[in-house]
Formats: sequence, C-alpha cells, structure tokens
Amino acid sequence: MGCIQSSEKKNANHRSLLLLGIDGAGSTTVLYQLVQHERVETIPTLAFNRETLTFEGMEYEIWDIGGNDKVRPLWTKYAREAHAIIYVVDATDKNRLPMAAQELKLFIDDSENNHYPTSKNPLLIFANKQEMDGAKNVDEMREALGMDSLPFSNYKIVGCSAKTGDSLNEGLHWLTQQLKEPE
Ligand SMILES: Nc1nc2c(ncn2[C@@H]2O[C@H](COP(=O)(O)OP(=O)(O)OP(=O)(O)O)[C@@H](O)[C@H]2O)c(=O)[nH]1
Ligand SMILES: [Mg+2]
Repeated sequence: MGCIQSSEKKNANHRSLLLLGIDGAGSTTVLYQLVQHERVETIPTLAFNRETLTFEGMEYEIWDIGGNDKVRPLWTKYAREAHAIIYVVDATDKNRLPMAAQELKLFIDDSENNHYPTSKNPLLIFANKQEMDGAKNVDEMREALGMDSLPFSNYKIVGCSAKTGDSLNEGLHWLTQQLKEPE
C-alpha cells in the first residue's frame, strides 16, 4: 500500500479524489452510487476501493479508504496526490459525531505535516443518511464538526443520502467547479 500513483495524471482533466469517513459513515455506498447509480450491499472496507468516473468533463479517479480505526492512519498516506477530499459523515449518528469531527481534525493536522495543502484544496462534506428521521442538517453539521476552527477556506457541506442517491451529484458538481482550470 502506498500513495496514489496514476499514469493518467498528465491528462489535464484528470483528478484524484479521496473519499474518507469513519467506519459506517457510508463512503463505499457513496462511491458506488456515484459510479454505478445504485445502492450496493457493502462490507467494511479493510483497505480501499478504487473506481473511475467521468463527470461533467472531468475524469475522476476515486479512492475510498476504509474508516476503521486500524485503517485510518493510512488516510494521510493517500492524501499526498489527491486533488480534493470528500468526507462522509453519518448525520444520524450523534454518539459518533465527535469522533468524526476529531478524525477530520487529526487528518488535517497530519496532512499539513505531509505537505498536503488542506487549506487550499477543496473539501466536500457529505452529511449522509438524510432520508432518516433525526438526521442533522447542514448548519448543525457545520457546528458539530467545528468547521469554524478548521483551516479550510473552501469547503461545502451537502446533505445527501447515499442510499437513495439524493444530492450526491449536487456535491460532485460543486467539487468539479472548484477543480476546473480557469478558462
Ligand atoms: N439509511 C442509510 N443507510 C446508509 C446510507 N449510506 C450508507 N448506509 C448504510 O450504512 C452502512 C455502512 O455503509 P458503508 O458504505 O459500508 O460505510 P463505509 O463508510 O464505507 O464504512 P467502512 O468501509 O467501514 O469505512 C451500510 O449498512 C449502508 O447500507 C444512507 O444514505 N442511508
Ligand atoms: Mg467502506
């Protein structure tokens, strides 16, 4: 296992995305909804899943890294060559929201040490499982994740449901706008 390597990197429309989130947040479900437009039965990701997706003219290589606490230390290793991060949070899991916030902060601190420019690159947060009762909305998530104290100047939180596919494309559309070369 190592950092992201790609022979396609020279393509001006190629971008690597890192899909992260603590275990059970739904990152693998997000991945396959984006790529296959269907909800797949998942098992916990022990290492990573890698898929490619063409979206609005961008050729994405998406790396979904497991969120189990044994795998989390690998997040920063994959971050070096990523152009953007998608962080998936289970908006219904109030007990584990502090952990999701803490892991995002740790990732950022660690990434800065690895020279990953988290303060410049865009961050998309999916507040997932919105179709369930009691899911926290975007404002509640911003507060729960302590976004005001994180060094991201360019982030967006999108409420979504990976189960139904709702609003995933809205999030990816925003990210694509951020990643396009200025004309
Ligand atoms: N209700 C609901 N369940 C979801 C949604 N997204 C994912 N799930 C469920 O949440 C569970 C975990 O989903 P995964 O996609 O495997 O989670 P993960 O973040 O990849 O977890 P790890 O691989 O362990 O890091 C599964 O039972 C999914 O079906 C959603 O939008 N709504
Ligand atoms: Mg997974």
